[in-house]
Amino acid sequence: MLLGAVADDFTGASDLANTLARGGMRTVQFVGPSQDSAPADCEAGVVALKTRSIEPGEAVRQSLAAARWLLDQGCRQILFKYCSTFDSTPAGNIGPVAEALLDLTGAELAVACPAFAKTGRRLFMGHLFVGDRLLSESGMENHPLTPMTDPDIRRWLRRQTQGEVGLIPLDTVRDGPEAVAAAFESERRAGRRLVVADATSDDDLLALGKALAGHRLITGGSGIALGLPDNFRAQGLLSDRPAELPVPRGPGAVLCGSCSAASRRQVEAYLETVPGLAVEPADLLSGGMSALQAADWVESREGAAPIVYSTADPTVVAAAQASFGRAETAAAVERFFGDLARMLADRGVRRIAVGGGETSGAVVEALGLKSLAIGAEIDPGVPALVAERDGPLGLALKSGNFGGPHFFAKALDAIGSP
Ligand SMILES: Nc1ncnc2c1ncn2[C@@H]1O[C@H](COP(=O)(O)OP(=O)(O)OP(=O)(O)O)[C@@H](O)[C@H]1O
Ligand SMILES: O=C(O)[C@@H](O)C(=O)CO
Repeated sequence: MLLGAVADDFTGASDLANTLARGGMRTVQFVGPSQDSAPADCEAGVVALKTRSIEPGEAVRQSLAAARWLLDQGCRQILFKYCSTFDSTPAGNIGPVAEALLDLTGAELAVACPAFAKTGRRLFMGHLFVGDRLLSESGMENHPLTPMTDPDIRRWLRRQTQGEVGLIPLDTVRDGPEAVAAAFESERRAGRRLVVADATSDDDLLALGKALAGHRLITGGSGIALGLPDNFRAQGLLSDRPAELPVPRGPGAVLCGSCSAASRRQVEAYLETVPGLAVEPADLLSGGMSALQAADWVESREGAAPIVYSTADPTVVAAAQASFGRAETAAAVERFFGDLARMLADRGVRRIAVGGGETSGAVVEALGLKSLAIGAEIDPGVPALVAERDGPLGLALKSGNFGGPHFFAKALDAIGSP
């Protein structure tokens, strides 16, 4: 293994795995920190954790365990993947995990770049935009777990770190990889160990990627990985042989626990032609709705690839959180989707499209999957995935805000056939 990544959620892991696989690296998404040895032909390994919204000390512990395993597999470079909308709270977990990984890898400095131009996440003068809005006006300020209320990534990250945070502005990035390398060097001399780098286009990300060739640690969204495969290719280290994957065949279902604006539109579009079951946290907590009831409902909709969703508007989410607590509500919803996915797979569902990073983590963990092979790209940032669970099981793990309006129908087609 040449490149090892630690991802703070499951959809983020498959987003990064998608970029690396498209770049020609033989990539495997691993589930959780402790694994046996990786397959010999794996060139990039992405360990999917569910550390985005947990207590910072535990996030650090799990991230270090994953990074140690990756280093044991021979990785020359570690990438800490977080969200392109920098999902975190003033307490973490991006800063604490990045600083712990700096110490582990012995790196003197690491870039911090959430930009992902293809999905509209652009960084200018350290400020993050989603489309034409600042992060803090993009809808992310209403996120159920990590409301992003400050678009200045330097300031937000500094609240989470021990050390100062630097900046490589866009002008320097546009001056090319040598100028970027010189800027990193001057930040290093100034003692800044985490350096936010601007990028508004794939060309910027490629220039940054080239400048990062010798870095032990990189942190960012999947965009920062765009240029990394070429660094290994230039050293003659890639086999450039694409993997062949089995095709999952069988019934499908959609599970959506994401409440993002994009997911709300996608759920609405899917419901135009397919039956749906809306679940509410209050019913899950009171026992009025259970995973077993939902599994029976899905099974009774034969052949329809129905959708089960908790997706709701921000006001509805806020009301549920006010009544039952933010963590308690999320835990109930995630447990429900995990249990439901396991029951559906046990009953023969072979294609599952999931909306939301935390929801995807709950689903993949409940299914007991150990690793996921990376297939074709469905929409930017979302690949088709194939796991082994009594035969091939097709999955799509969609980040909250990714995908076009008809993502779910497209995903079920891409991850196998009925
Ligand atoms: N109706 C609801 N009320 C309150 N909380 C909900 C509701 N539906 C889902 N949730 C919780 O909100 C969180 C949504 O997070 P999730 O990561 O799944 O989606 P997302 O944040 O849109 O996606 P991503 O992290 O990929 O951007 C989950 O913890 C989920 O359990
Ligand atoms: O970077 C992104 O936006 C996604 O891969 C993600 O992490 C959302 O959960």
